[in-house]
Amino acid sequence: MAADARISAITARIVERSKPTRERYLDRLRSAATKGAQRSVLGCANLAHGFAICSPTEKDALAGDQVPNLGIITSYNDMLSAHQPFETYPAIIREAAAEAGGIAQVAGGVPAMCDGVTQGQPGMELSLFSRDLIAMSAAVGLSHNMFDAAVFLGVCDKIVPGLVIAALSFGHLPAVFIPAGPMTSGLPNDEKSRVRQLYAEGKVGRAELLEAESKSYHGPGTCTFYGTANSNQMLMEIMGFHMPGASFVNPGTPLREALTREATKRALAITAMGNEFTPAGEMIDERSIVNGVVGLHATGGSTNHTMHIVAMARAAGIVLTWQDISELSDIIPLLARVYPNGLADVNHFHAAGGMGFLIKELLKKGLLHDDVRTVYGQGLGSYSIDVKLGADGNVVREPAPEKSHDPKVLASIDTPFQSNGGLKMLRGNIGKAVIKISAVKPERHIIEAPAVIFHDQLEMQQAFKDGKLNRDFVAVVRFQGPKANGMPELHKLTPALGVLQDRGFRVALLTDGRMSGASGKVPAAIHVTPEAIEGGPIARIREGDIIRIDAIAGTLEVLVDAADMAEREPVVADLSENEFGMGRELFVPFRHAAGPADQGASVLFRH
Ligand SMILES: O=C(O)[C@H](O)[C@@H](O)[C@H](O)[C@H](O)COP(=O)(O)O
Ligand code: SF4
Repeated sequence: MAADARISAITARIVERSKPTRERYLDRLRSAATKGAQRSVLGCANLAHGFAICSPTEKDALAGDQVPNLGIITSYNDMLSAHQPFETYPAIIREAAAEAGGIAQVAGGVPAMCDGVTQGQPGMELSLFSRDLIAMSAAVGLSHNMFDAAVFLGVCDKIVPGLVIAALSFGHLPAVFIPAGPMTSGLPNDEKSRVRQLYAEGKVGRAELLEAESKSYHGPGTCTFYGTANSNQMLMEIMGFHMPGASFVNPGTPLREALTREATKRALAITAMGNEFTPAGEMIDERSIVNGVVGLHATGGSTNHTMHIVAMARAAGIVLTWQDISELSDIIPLLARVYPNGLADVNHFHAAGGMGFLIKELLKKGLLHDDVRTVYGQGLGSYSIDVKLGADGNVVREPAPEKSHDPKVLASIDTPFQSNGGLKMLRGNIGKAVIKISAVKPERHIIEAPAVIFHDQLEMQQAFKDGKLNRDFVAVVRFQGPKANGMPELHKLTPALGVLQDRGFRVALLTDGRMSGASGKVPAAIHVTPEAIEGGPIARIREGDIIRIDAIAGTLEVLVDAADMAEREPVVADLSENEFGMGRELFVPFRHAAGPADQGASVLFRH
């Protein structure tokens, strides 16, 4: 089925806008691709170094140009529960590659930050920059040029976006993303948040809080809320970087391992040495990017992707704007209710029919481009499946269920949870911003209240503890943008704002910083651009100014006369505390080079 005319029109507009950069990108990609083995361009010494630790058989195979070599980029560490399972993947991948007559080598590792560990801590000020650092680190591994395809082992927030930027920068190579899967369900996310609010009110102590948190985050795998990490898995599947059905199978299960082995063999099958050559930079085009944005809206995905997907697209020469994202939001219905957009977790989503059902439903109405290339072959329709383990221990795919197994978690296209998508763009005399409406009750989609100004999230938390915030207000937390302090997530403000909202106050957050993909219930206009340190209007707002956030009209305003605003000098903040400590002194170049949030907040690209 052809895509809906409105979707096609937005895609055509992106194609037109991207022509100059996309054509240059494809020219470079095609000149980098080789007909035979990539390593054939290396000299003997280069090659000898490249396979020095291989077995004699592997050396013979690599010395000739007949056997494809697979580069593994891994983001394994023990800090991210989601990445810990990757410790054993290289051995599995090497074995599967050998079974397929290929070879696999770890090309390199990349850093991976757990935003849960650094949330509310100084380390969070490195988080956004780590995305581009991950892309650069993966490039170091792939620059050995020993490889005919690459597999990328990553799950969480900045890691998958960084790896996609790298995969597209090496777009002459096929790229397959191999996930580790979600943690099994523990303490429900809403119960965890309830205990946090009790702690914020001083009604329970650290022991009770730690017990609740530990029951929620309890083992290997991705945290089960629908934050940035699980939005990444959805994106990798709907954009065709995953094998169909790979996203939400738990780690340590036979099906998980079978999917890893299958992905390895598929990566070796789509190199330039076979007859299904699928270079990543040709596979991913404007339709794949639009499909990714559609998936974000249909599932209530993370606000962080209003930056990450813009940066990922740009890595392939594709210029995606917030206007594109906003217009798609008006077309795409919300089909999933996974925390913070509901009470379910990603295991429930998968059990209800998961990605296969979601893709089937969206394709039914032409709300996805079906005519796309994927690592699995041509057409997104082949992702409308349910994945199981066959009797022989291999992956079996059956058609996705006709009906959702849990309509309260995963709706059909005819009975969506809301007629528009989870993410909305805001514009007005404060600049541009993003708001996640899928997690906010309709009666709070418009907030008009006096500004209370903070230059640090700890200041707001202290004001709450001191009982100074029991009223209607908009917390203006500024100097949190990329150039100021690395644009940290301010998710630690959620419990206090949640308590005040539950007490009946009309509250909202306005910031040039970010929130977690797991942030929800409180209306938050985030990623305000231009940021305060650049003298944006947010730096001209004064205590008591009336702020109006209207997620229905898509407006963001300070209700002050334009002439008065123009006369105001933007305030300046003392950011000396943010320049040192926890490695922040090493990221000065990143703070200086970072672009605006609506262009991906990247040090690598601008529109
Ligand atoms: O964007 C995201 O999804 C978040 O960065 C997420 O990865 C982070 O870990 C949250 O902080 C977890 O939520 P809690 O902090 O509520 O545990
Ligand atoms: S989802 Fe967030 S908290 Fe969980 S492992 Fe990934 S980065 Fe850490």
